[in-house]
Amino acid sequence: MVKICCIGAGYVGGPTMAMIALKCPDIEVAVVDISVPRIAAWNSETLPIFEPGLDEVVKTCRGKNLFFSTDVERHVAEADIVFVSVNTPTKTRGLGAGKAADLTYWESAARMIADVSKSDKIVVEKSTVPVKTAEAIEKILSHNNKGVSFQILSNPEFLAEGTAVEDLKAPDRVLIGGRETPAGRQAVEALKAVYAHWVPEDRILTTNLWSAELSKLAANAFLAQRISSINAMSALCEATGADVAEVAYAIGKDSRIGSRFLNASVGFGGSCFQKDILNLVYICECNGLIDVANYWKQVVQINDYQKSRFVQRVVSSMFNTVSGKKVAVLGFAFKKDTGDTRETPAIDVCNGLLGDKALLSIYDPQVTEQQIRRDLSMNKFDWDHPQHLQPLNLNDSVNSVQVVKDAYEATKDAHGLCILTEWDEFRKLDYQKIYDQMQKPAFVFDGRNVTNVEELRKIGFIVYSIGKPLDAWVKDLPSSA
Ligand SMILES: NC(=O)C1=CN([C@@H]2O[C@H](COP(=O)(O)OP(=O)(O)OC[C@H]3O[C@@H](n4cnc5c(N)ncnc54)[C@H](O)[C@@H]3O)[C@@H](O)[C@H]2O)C=CC1
Ligand SMILES: O=C(O)[C@H]1O[C@H](OP(=O)(O)OP(=O)(O)OC[C@H]2O[C@@H](n3ccc(=O)[nH]c3=O)[C@H](O)[C@@H]2O)[C@H](O)[C@@H](O)[C@@H]1O
Repeated sequence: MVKICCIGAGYVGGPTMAMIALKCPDIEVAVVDISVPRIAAWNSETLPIFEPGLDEVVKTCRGKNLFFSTDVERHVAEADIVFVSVNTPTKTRGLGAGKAADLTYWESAARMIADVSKSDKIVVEKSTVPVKTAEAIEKILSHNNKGVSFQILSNPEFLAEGTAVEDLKAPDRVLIGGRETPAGRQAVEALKAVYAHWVPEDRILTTNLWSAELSKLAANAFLAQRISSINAMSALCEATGADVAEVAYAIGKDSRIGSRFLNASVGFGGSCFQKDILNLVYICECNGLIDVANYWKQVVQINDYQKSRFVQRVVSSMFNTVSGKKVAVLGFAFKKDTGDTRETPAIDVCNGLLGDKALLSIYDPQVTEQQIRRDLSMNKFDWDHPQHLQPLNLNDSVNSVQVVKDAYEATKDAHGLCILTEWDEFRKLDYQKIYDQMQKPAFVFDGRNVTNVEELRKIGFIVYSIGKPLDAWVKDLPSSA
């Protein structure tokens, strides 16, 4: 029986390995992690991540051919194929700080693999890593002195959170990069055979190592660039009276552009877009490609602009101050159908409003109060370390934040309401009831375009919705400081 071990039981390691176990009953899969609570949660009734459909997949295989364990070394030693899916945060200090990937966790995993291995292994990069990481990992692995040989493959993951199970069941493509040597090709074939249990062969792409590593960064950069492009247009729509949803629909009808991923928003979030683009920028700079680096940097800059533009709209609309005013925040996760808050635009928007001394009342159906308080206190990039290693200093402004159990409680007596995540339930709220219990004038700031602006205006709200024709009240106010 082929044995697979995956180091890192996170948003990628957990679901991808569960899918391999489900589709390959002849393979034994162990997912290991240094985090004891995380592994305990994977072995419990309440999984550590919320992902539609995942409970069922895990419960079907757990204890049969899928195991979660903290016994990292034993499972690595026994495995034929070792996936590494650990954190690759942005460096906060030293060379490349604020841009380059911090490979500390990867390096320690590689050193441990080298130390404990007694049989040949295929080592698979599942984490998103800078181009040429495989070369560095090979160097570390080659220090194993027990005559063990390692083949390193790049097999980046393209799943999106909230749709991970569907993405893994029917991926657009699986990408495998390997060395162009007989042993390298053999390793590629071995991994291909795993995916071939359920992925059609024409969707399994094989390339050299560097193409696979770079394709992952390029895919995220292209996706994020589409969002920054439509968000840049949203500012122009507000200035001209165009409607960004109509513009997106019109351009998306061109089959060369395509209709997906053109929803204007308060900004993209998530653990990877910003981190991977900054990493790409750093690689370009290291290769002397300054113009290329600056091009990609703009994607992140427009995203920051979009978030601060939103805060300015809120503050300027509410008579230039939100100090002491209750503002309801609906949605904190970085997108719907996930409890993940990593790099969520809600953090920057909430911190912007707290900076102006707003009294925030936050509701999200999947994010805990503890998580929200941690996020609002965390330094930039600290979130991307294993949770037990994250520094935690709750700051004072977070004391004025209330976290509540539903949208009606959040909006009671509020002056304004900000929608920051596109949860389906926010489309169906009783906005008349909300209006009746809010202070007047009552403001709605829809950062996800989930509300019907005309209906809200009929109720009596003053409404700002990203990229939509402006309310007469908002139109006459400055759009940026
Ligand atoms: N979250 C996502 O949707 C996607 C993430 N990625 C990439 O996958 C990688 C992992 O991301 P996530 O799963 O989201 O991160 P995560 O933070 O959810 O999981 C990483 C896990 O690795 C563990 N870990 C760190 N060092 C370890 C070590 N030496 N030994 C054992 N366990 C260790 C941590 O405790 C943590 O549980 C990152 O490189 C990310 O860029 C790629 C595609 C999608
Ligand atoms: O490498 C990764 O981590 C993953 O990053 C993204 O997946 P994810 O971040 O989970 O979610 P997306 O659906 O891509 O959304 C990212 C952000 O963009 C925002 N978004 C997305 C689409 C859109 O049209 N508008 C928009 O503002 C979302 O609300 C969210 O904040 C990619 O879609 C995955 O292919 C990739 O594997």
